[in-house]
Amino acid sequence: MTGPDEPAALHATELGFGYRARGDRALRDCGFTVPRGRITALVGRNGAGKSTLLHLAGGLLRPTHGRIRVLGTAPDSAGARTRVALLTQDKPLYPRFTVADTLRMGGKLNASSWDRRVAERVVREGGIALSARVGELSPGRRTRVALALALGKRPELLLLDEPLADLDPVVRTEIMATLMAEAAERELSIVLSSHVLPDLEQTCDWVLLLRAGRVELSEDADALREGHTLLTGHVDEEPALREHTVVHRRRHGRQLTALVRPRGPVGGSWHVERPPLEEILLGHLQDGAAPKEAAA
Ligand SMILES: Nc1ncnc2c1ncn2[C@@H]1O[C@H](COP(=O)(O)OP(=O)(O)OP(=O)(O)O)[C@@H](O)[C@H]1O
Repeated sequence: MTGPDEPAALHATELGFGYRARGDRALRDCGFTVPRGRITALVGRNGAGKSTLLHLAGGLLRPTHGRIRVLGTAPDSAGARTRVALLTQDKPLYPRFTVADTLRMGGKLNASSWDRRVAERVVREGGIALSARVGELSPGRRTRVALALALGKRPELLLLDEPLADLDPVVRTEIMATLMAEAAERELSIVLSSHVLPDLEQTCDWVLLLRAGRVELSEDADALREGHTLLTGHVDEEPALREHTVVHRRRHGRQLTALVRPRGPVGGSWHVERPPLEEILLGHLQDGAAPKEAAA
């Protein structure tokens, strides 16, 4: 885990970014710290700014406001380039290369840190032949090859932009297990954006939640679980909720279910449950107005 003086995996202050084509900003006033050694779930609705944030952390974009540091250094510094790996959604791979050619290229591009055994193991665990041509692999298998390239670089920080989106549930589980094993073996920090909330429940121990370009949560996952309560009761009990922070509420007839952050003991005759992380994230994502694009 992170020592008190060790630089954070990610640290942002007043971070903002606007694409030229857009009048408003994709990210604004983002201030957060993600400690090292964590597996972080980066969540948010479509268009919330997750990819933009990962591209800034990976040095592919530069902030238009504020700043972001990765492992204590600027994302476009030479140090960050060797210590940070970013796997983007488009997973740029040469379709005509074989898997072996692709890994050889990874070795040449990352000569100082390349670990061929790790890269080949990740490929082999997916049942992919080194002689297979990348362009002929299924999208899920291409994802695995891209992940092998990223892990073979032996990064200290791995940034993954929706790596699981095109994978079947079995492969998703396998890839998460590979990531967890790598993270446990050598203090790898991972930031993983995903819409598949159940996958995050068992794997992630930090949550970074974006809403419409702003950071709504940057918190330890267990602290989030302990800090939220799911209440079910009669709608007449609703006034008692005023003393607490209600993240989300829904009614079924006369029954009210509310996800709350209690500010003290919860009075009344509520049925009280400790919600799973998935429910907490869903509550925060549902709360408030829909993102602009969804509303449009
Ligand atoms: N290249 C671009 N040019 C202009 N606007 C862009 C560009 N890429 C993203 N945006 C806009 O920036 C905002 C944030 O987009 P981003 O892709 O970072 O969100 P996201 O949370 O990753 O979304 P999703 O879950 O759909 O992948 C959106 O409003 C999007 O339309």
